Amino acid sequence: MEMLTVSHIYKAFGKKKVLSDLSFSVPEGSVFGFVGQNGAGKTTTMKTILGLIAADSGEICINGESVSYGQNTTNRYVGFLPDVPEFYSYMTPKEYLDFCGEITGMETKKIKSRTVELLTLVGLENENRHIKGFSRGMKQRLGIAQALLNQPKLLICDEPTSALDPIGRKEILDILVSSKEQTTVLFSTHILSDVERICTEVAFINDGKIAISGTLEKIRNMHPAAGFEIELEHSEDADKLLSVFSGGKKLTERHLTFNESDELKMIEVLGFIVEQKLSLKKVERLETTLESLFLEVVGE
Ligand SMILES: Nc1ncnc2c1ncn2[C@@H]1O[C@H](COP(=O)(O)OP(=O)(O)OP(=O)(O)O)[C@@H](O)[C@H]1O
Repeated sequence: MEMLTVSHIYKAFGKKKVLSDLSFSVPEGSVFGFVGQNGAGKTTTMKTILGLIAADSGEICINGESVSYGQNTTNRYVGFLPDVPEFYSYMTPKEYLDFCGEITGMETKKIKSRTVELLTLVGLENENRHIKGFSRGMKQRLGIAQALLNQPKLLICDEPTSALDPIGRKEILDILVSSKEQTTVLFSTHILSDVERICTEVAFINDGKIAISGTLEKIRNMHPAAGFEIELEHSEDADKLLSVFSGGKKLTERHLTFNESDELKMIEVLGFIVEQKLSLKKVERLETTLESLFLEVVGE
């Protein structure tokens, strides 16, 4: 079942068209990476899903219910972490989650148990300082705990790792993977290695619409191996290979790359190396990375 479907959304701000026939769907239980360059329309899409921005046309459904602008009924299924979450900084994490539980009408017993469970999930269970002393990463972690408090079916995070160092990023990614046990996860990002690390599904937004989407496996299979690299001991041998085989390029004097996905070509080149007794240092098949695909999509 689809937890979220975004169908043919158009949105312009004045004359600026931001979303143009945007469609994608997020299956229940997935960790979905919504990828796009700065200004591609990721935040606009998320705010439209939350009913905070009115689409010009199109439809969005969360858990089978239609989202309408200004009405927040579908948000009972959603937990949201904005790119820069705001907190009452004089509170401790526990006080903050208790407060959030109270204002959303949760039972006291439930607040207690969820607070313990979630602070443990995000590694803040022993943190009794006020939020004002927190690092960005700690604030993001607390933001995820707050977003999960009401047991949402869908957790939406807007660029949760963008401003963090590698350790902070890893912590957030680990938490998102753990959250998968209790909710479907949709997060926006422009960091492709984060997507490769944890996502089961991905969609690339470009020019206001989805350029590629699907499971990581499907996307990789659509774009198989991208070629191979060969490193030789001697630069004359590299020149010899280039003069015999077309499609090669020099990376350095002794290091060549062939942008061929045809495996026979690699075997032919290796056969030639053996036959001519050239000294081979290294050979490596190049896989299509999300980064190379993304650059292809955005025309770089
Ligand atoms: N309220 C608004 N009025 C006018 N233009 C807007 C408004 N909100 C967003 N935009 C424009 O829409 C485009 C998409 O913005 P959006 O914030 O959705 O992109 P994004 O993909 O989230 O980018 P970033 O990664 O930089 O946050 C940008 O050109 C932005 O300037």
